[in-house]
Amino acid sequence: MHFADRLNAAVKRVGTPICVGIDPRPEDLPPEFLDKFPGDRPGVAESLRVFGDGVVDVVAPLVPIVKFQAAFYEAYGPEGFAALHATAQYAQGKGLLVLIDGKRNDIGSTADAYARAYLGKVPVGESFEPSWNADGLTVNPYLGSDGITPFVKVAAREGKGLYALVRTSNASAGEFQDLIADGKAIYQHVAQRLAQWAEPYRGASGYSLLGAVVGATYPDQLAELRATLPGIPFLVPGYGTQGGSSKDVAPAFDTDGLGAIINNSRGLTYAYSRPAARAKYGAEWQAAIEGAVHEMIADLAENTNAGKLRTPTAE
Ligand SMILES: O=C(O)c1cc(=O)[nH]c(=O)n1[C@@H]1O[C@H](COP(=O)(O)O)[C@@H](O)[C@H]1O
Repeated sequence: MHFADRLNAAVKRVGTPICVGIDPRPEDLPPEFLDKFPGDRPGVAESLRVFGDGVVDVVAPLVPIVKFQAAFYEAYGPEGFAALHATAQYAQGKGLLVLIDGKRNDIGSTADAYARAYLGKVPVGESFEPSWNADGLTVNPYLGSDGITPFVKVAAREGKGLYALVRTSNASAGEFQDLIADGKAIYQHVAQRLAQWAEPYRGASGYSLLGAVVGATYPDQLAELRATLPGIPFLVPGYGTQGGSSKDVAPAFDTDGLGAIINNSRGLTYAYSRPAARAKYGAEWQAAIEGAVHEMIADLAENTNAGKLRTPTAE
C-alpha cells in the first residue's frame, strides 16, 4: 500500500498527526535508569534500547508514527545501531509507522545502496531480504536529482515514504537556503524540483510518497510552502523545545487536518525532567511522557485543523 495512504489511515485512526521523536541521550534518561545497565558502551546501548521500547509502549496507542534520530544510536557504535533496529522493529510490531531520521544522500549508486538498506531489500545469497525495513527515511536533496531518484524508485517499489529537507528548523537554516538564485531562494528552487519528483508518485489520498521537511520555527515559509506544494506531505520538526507552537504549525495542514505530521522529540520523551511533571508524576517517567503526548494532542486539536480528525474509536 502507498505510504501516504498508510500514513493518512494511521493519522485518522488515532485522531492526531503527532510524530514522536525518539532521540535518546544517555544524560537525559530518567534518574537512575542508566544504573541498571553495565557501565560500558554496550551497556549504554542496551539502556537506549530499553528506554526506546518503554517510550514505544506508552505512545503506540496514541500516535501514528515515530521518528528515530539515528545519530543518538550511531553514537554508541554497532551495539547502538542494533538497539535502533531492535526498537524500530518493536515499534512496528506495536502498529506504529517507523521513520528513520538519517538525512541520507550521496551520488546515485550510493544513494541506491542507502535506499535499499533502509527501505528496500538487499541481496542475500540467492534471494533478497529486507534490512532495516523502515517505513520512511529523511533524505537531503541538496545533491540534486540523481541523488534523490534512487530513493524515490525504491520507496515506490516497496510502499515506503521519504521526507526531503526543504526548509530546516535550525538557526542557520537561511545561510544557504535563503540565498537568491534566478530570482528565488534556494529552498524555493528545491521545493519546486521536489514537486516535480513527487508528482508521479501520488497515492489514492492525493499525497505523494515524497514529502518535505519544513521547520515549525519558520512559520511564514511553512505557510508559503504549503500553498506552493499541494499533495506533498510535510514533516514538521521544531515544535516544543525549539520554540515552535501549534499556531506556528497550523498552516501545514490541509482543510481535513491531513498533509502534515508534527514531530516533537525532547518535549515528549524527556517530559519527566520538567519540574511540573516531576511534581505531578514523581518517578513515573512513562506517565509523564503519556501526559505530555495528551497535552500536545489537545494543543494541536485546539489550534489547528488537526482538530477535524475524527475522534478515535475505542480499540
Ligand atoms: O529532519 C528532521 O527531522 C529535522 C529537520 C530539521 O529541520 N530540524 C530538526 O530538528 N529535525 C530533527 O527533528 C528532531 C527535533 O527534536 P526536538 O527539538 O527535540 O523536538 C531532531 O531529531 C532533529 O534532528
